[in-house]
Amino acid sequence: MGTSIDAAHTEGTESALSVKKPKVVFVLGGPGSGKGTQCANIVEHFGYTHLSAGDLLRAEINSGSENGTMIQNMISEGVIVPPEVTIKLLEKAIMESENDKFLIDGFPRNEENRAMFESVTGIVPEFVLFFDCSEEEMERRLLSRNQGRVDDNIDTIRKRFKVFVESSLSVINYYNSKGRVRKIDAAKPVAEVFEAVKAVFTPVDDKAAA
Ligand SMILES: Nc1ncnc2c1ncn2[C@@H]1O[C@H](COP(=O)(O)OP(=O)(O)OP(=O)(O)O)[C@@H](O)[C@H]1O
Ligand SMILES: Nc1ccn([C@@H]2O[C@H](COP(=O)(O)O)[C@@H](O)[C@H]2O)c(=O)n1
Ligand SMILES: [Mg+2]
Repeated sequence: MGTSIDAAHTEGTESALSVKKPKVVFVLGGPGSGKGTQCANIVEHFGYTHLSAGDLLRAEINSGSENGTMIQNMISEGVIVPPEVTIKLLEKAIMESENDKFLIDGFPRNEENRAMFESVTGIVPEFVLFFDCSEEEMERRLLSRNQGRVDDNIDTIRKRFKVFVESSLSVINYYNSKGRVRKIDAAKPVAEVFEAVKAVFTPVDDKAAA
């Protein structure tokens, strides 16, 4: 019996993730809203493992994978890679980790991502951290990020904003209707945003004792 996602699709068997049952928080927000920056702080303070779907896809390109050229072209155009590719990378990263709690950053990016992840893994996120920020501020941040990303140019940034509005917001709305979204004002300075993030991650009991 296979336990990989490929096997789960073809044989109708359980994904390895549905056996491990990790605790998952989805971290969503527009391009440049500060997801990666805040995830680094959360890892340091709350012991999660950070998995950025975008970083996993970029690592897949650099690994010389047969999907590399397709992923590279899609990232350069700011469009969303087929869900089976991204989910397989997430599954592998989670299974290779000894941790049991994960921040999944930049996923699910559309309804297809969300539905396939839930049906294959059976995992429902604890909650969705949503970084809310204006396009004007996000554009300013991305144009000065200077990390050499092929998609940090004005043409692709505008395409990414369009994809976010047309495909990703519906995922946030879906989880909001289930009472699972924790919305953060991400337009503030990094330290202030993290204060709001901390309040979300600090257990209710700890807040009462503080
Ligand atoms: N609150 C903030 N105020 C000002 N600059 C910020 C803030 N948060 C992050 N930045 C800067 O903005 C840029 C984008 O941040 P980051 O990479 O964390 O965003 P992201 O949401 O992960 O973007 P992407 O979706 O493109 O991966 C970085 O250069 C980061 O240093
Ligand atoms: N679920 C996802 C996540 C990302 N992508 C592609 O990667 C690009 C960069 O993502 P970041 O989160 O690092 O900004 C994104 O624009 C997509 O092309 C994806 O396809 N699916
Ligand atoms: Mg990022």
